[in-house]
Amino acid sequence: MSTEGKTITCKAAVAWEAGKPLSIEEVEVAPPKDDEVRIKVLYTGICHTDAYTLSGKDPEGAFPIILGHEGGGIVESVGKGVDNVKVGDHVIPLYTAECKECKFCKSGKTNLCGRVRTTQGKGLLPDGTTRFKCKGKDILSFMGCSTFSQYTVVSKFSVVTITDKAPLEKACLLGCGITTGYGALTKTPGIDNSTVAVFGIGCVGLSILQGARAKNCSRIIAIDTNPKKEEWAKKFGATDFVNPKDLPKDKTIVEYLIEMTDGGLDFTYDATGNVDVMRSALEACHKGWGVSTIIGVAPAGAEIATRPFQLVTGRVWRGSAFGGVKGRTEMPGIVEDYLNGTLWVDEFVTHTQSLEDINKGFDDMHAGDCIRCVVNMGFPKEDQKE
Ligand SMILES: NC(=O)C1=CN([C@@H]2O[C@H](COP(=O)(O)OP(=O)(O)OC[C@H]3O[C@@H](n4cnc5c(N)ncnc54)[C@H](OP(=O)(O)O)[C@@H]3O)[C@@H](O)[C@H]2O)C=CC1
Ligand SMILES: N[C@@H](CCC(=O)N[C@@H](CSC=O)C(=O)NCC(=O)O)C(=O)O
Ligand SMILES: [Zn+2]
Ligand SMILES: [Zn+2]
Repeated sequence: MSTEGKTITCKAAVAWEAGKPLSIEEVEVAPPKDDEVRIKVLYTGICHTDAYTLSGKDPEGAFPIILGHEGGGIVESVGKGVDNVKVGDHVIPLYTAECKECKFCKSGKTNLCGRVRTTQGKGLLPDGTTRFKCKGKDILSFMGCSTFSQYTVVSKFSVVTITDKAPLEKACLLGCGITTGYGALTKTPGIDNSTVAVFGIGCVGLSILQGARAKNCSRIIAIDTNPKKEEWAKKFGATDFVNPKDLPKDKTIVEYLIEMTDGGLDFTYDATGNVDVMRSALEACHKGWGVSTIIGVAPAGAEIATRPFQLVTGRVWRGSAFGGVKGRTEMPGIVEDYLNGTLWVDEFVTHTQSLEDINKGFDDMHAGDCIRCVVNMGFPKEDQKE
């Protein structure tokens, strides 16, 4: 029986308040309005940004909310005015929207889109309302995606169709961490054959490493305080691994890296979210030309600092969201890279959980041996269609 135009009651993991476990609830998901798409979410990754917002450290974090932004699913129905996806399409929701019409999208200078970001940051769809209700209360939407619900409604600008050849239980991870790291490296101008250092070897850091390998970077140094990450880093293309905890007492990580590389790195990337690490990443850059990119998300109130002299002497500090990738235009190509073996994705799934056990997925993430946990949203294989 078609659910088109009707409210769907389904299961979702609701974050009622900061710092508390998610609660599995029956939620009502209203049908998509004009320019909106309702998606049956089959799988979702858990990203560190979900944990960050749940912790209460996100200045934009508001509750109650349905978190999740690394999902894969199938279009169940569309509102009027939607012509970029259709019922039955396999899709990835995009927390970095792409309307193709706004000043940002037309600038050719950024992947950030101005169309939905203001309402998105308030937990709302572009018309200023939410499609979720639970126990009579409105529940907010997260990053325009809310993939911790079996059904979600997103703006038509926040979704891209991908080939159904890509298994969604893996391809869901392209919705954030892998694309973020791979894009941030491969879209860096002048990166080919350069020296690179990556701070923080999680899902994002490993994806930066595999981008560096694809771009034939001449030296790829991975830095992490967790010794278990050495094996992972080498597998994904690192030529060297440095654990800052193992340095001689009189050496800082910056001094060590500068010595190792005869003056510093051409490019460095922070994938930790720690502002002290961000400073080290900048200062480990080569005088005159080194470029450091901040990817990690820092908690509310945290600020970066360095001596202005570091910039006066030619180092550049920049940042990157969703790897600089324009989701609707570029995601199909990234999925091609995955399917032809250039971009590793399957290797990232170290843990899986059911929706009922999603809180265990958050525990997995903090355990140190987890790259990504994928949550099965609970639809049997025969129901994995619209
Ligand atoms: N800008 C963007 O578009 C995006 C940003 N992010 C952000 O990127 C960051 C990385 O995400 P993800 O890869 O999922 O996170 P992970 O936690 O999996 O990876 C971070 C790694 O950094 C390590 N680490 C922590 N402190 C240090 C330190 N002082 N020096 C070196 N390594 C350190 C951690 O070790 P340990 O586990 O032992 O703490 C961990 O291995 C997060 O802040 C996330 O919010 C994510 C996606 C998109
Ligand atoms: N809400 C936070 C900022 C969070 C943030 O920086 N998000 C990243 C993506 S993290 C994904 O896992 C991002 O893309 N930022 C750009 C954006 O437009 O949100 C805060 O208010 O500090
Ligand atoms: Zn994320
Ligand atoms: Zn736009």
